[in-house]
Amino acid sequence: MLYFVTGTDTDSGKTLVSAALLSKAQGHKCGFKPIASGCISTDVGLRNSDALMLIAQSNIDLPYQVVNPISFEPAIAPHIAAKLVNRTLTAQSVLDTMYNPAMLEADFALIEGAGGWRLPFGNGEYLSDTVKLLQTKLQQAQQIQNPKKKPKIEVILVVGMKLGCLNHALLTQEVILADGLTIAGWVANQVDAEMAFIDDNLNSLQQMMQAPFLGYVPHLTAATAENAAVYLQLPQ
Ligand SMILES: Nc1ncnc2c1ncn2[C@@H]1O[C@H](COP(=O)(O)OP(=O)(O)OP(=O)(O)O)[C@@H](O)[C@H]1O
Ligand SMILES: C[C@H](N)[C@H](N)CCCCCC(=O)O
Ligand SMILES: [Mg+2]
Repeated sequence: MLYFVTGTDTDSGKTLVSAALLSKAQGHKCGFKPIASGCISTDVGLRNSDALMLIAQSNIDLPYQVVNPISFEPAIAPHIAAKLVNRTLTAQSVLDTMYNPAMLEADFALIEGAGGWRLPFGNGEYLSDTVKLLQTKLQQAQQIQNPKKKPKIEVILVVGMKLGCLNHALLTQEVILADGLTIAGWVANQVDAEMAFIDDNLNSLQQMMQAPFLGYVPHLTAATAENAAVYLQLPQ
């Protein structure tokens, strides 16, 4: 199964939750970070900590460029970073660049987004359009190869628990569903250690979210994949 991991915002915990889910998954597994802004320059090219964290939890050996094909040094909105190096991002070009057969061959694969669901490409398109194109591509491939198989990409939504997240979670849920994607599950991830009335906020979300609840990750002293994994279940 292939999942696209989105969040209510940048810094909502997509990487932590993605790495944790990968650490729990059985069989052949891999994670992808197609677009990364906020990379360091190394002897072997740009490297991004999200991509490296996903690689650390993957057991399919993929070249770095396959995991993270689009990388920008500044930690800014990707379409703005792209413009600085005379590049453009479109829904189709991002799909073409990121698509790899390992996404389908793995027992468990996930693609971490960048920012939130409506990450703009600056041309009227969004990263969510790439996910829609990928869904269509998978459906078409399956109709040819095995008409009985179901569409294979679903979304996991990470809610970064902090004041304001209720609105962000509901808006994100609403638009993912309106875009025709299925939400395989959502995670409440406490990014704000001090969030007041966390239980009440969690209860409110549990009543309003329409997808399966995959778990509540408290604010961790050491935010590692293994520590977060304890609190999560894999989507069914
Ligand atoms: N439950 C948590 N407890 C403690 N720290 C956390 C928790 N969740 C996330 N963090 C920390 O918050 C920061 C942002 O988390 P993370 O990198 O997973 O967010 P993201 O949604 O992937 O961000 P981006 O949009 O940059 O990809 C990281 O430093 C991470 O270690
Ligand atoms: C640099 C940061 N950590 C992410 N990689 C990019 C977040 C882009 C957010 C764009 C936006 O919606 O305003
Ligand atoms: Mg991340």
